[in-house]
Amino acid sequence: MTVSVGVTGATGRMGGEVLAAAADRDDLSVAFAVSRSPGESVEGVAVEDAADFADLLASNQPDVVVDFTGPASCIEYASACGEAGVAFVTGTTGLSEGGFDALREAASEVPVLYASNFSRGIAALRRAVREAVPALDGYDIELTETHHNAKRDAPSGTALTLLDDIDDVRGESERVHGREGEAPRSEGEVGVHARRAGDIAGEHEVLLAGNHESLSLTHRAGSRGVFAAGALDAAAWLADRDAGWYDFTEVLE
Ligand SMILES: NC(=O)C1=CN([C@@H]2O[C@H](COP(=O)(O)OP(=O)(O)OC[C@H]3O[C@@H](n4cnc5c(N)ncnc54)[C@H](OP(=O)(O)O)[C@@H]3O)[C@@H](O)[C@H]2O)C=CC1
Ligand SMILES: O=C(O)C1=N[C@H](C(=O)O)C[C@H](O)C1
Repeated sequence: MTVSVGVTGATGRMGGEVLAAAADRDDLSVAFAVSRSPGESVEGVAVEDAADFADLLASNQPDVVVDFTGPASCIEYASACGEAGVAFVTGTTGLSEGGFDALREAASEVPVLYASNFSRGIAALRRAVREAVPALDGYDIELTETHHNAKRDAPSGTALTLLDDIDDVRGESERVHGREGEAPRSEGEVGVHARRAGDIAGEHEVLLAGNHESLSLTHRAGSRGVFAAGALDAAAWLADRDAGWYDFTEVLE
């Protein structure tokens, strides 16, 4: 069975990557692509007006929509998918608690899969962090993420996911964003550092140090293609699921 996919944010960096990756797969076809700036085609796919999204869902009836946009758009697209009965995969970061609530509301109607990072390497990094943190009890933890200079949200969605993983295995800790002034590091805090430079696709490092040693767990994305491929794997996996909230780790099982 070929899974048909609607793509939002088609004129954005990730939208273009998703369309390029979809063209290379024979298990998926692109039903339509939308942007708030329609008119041009991307990767040979005509880009339609995002204002017509609900009509496009009704007329094309895709199996799943893949979304990499901004928090407000993501919520609107998810709600429309919920109403139209279309599964929704999103990697959009920077969502507020209210934004996640809106996604969960859509998940009561259709399958919804959110991942702050669609690379397999980050899934492995998360497992490694969950093992290393309790194994190195009392060690200082510093998290650094580095991204291209056009990224809007900081810290990255992946950094927030890693921080939640650390809290899950170690208990809730104070997050200190950057550091300035004279106060020394306090025990148990987690330092969080966001760097923005050039066209870096995405790097995340969790550094654990203590007892005259340090352990650095680092992931570097070589290109955005790795995120697009993971999101399309998620779309193919999600298409025939029941309504509910799904995680990328389930796709990889
Ligand atoms: N989970 C993952 O693996 C990954 C997640 N991301 C996330 O995906 C999202 C998009 O990233 P990226 O493609 O680099 O971003 P871009 O700015 O290149 O593209 C985003 C697109 O989203 C739309 N959009 C919606 N709301 C806004 C807004 N408020 N400001 C600007 N654009 C908006 C625009 O398209 P339109 O004109 O159609 O509205 C825009 O082209 C981000 O949240 C990013 O963090 C990125 C890479 C991997
Ligand atoms: O905006 C990006 O580029 C990326 N965003 C995601 C995030 O916020 O974690 C994932 C990836 O690191 C690239």
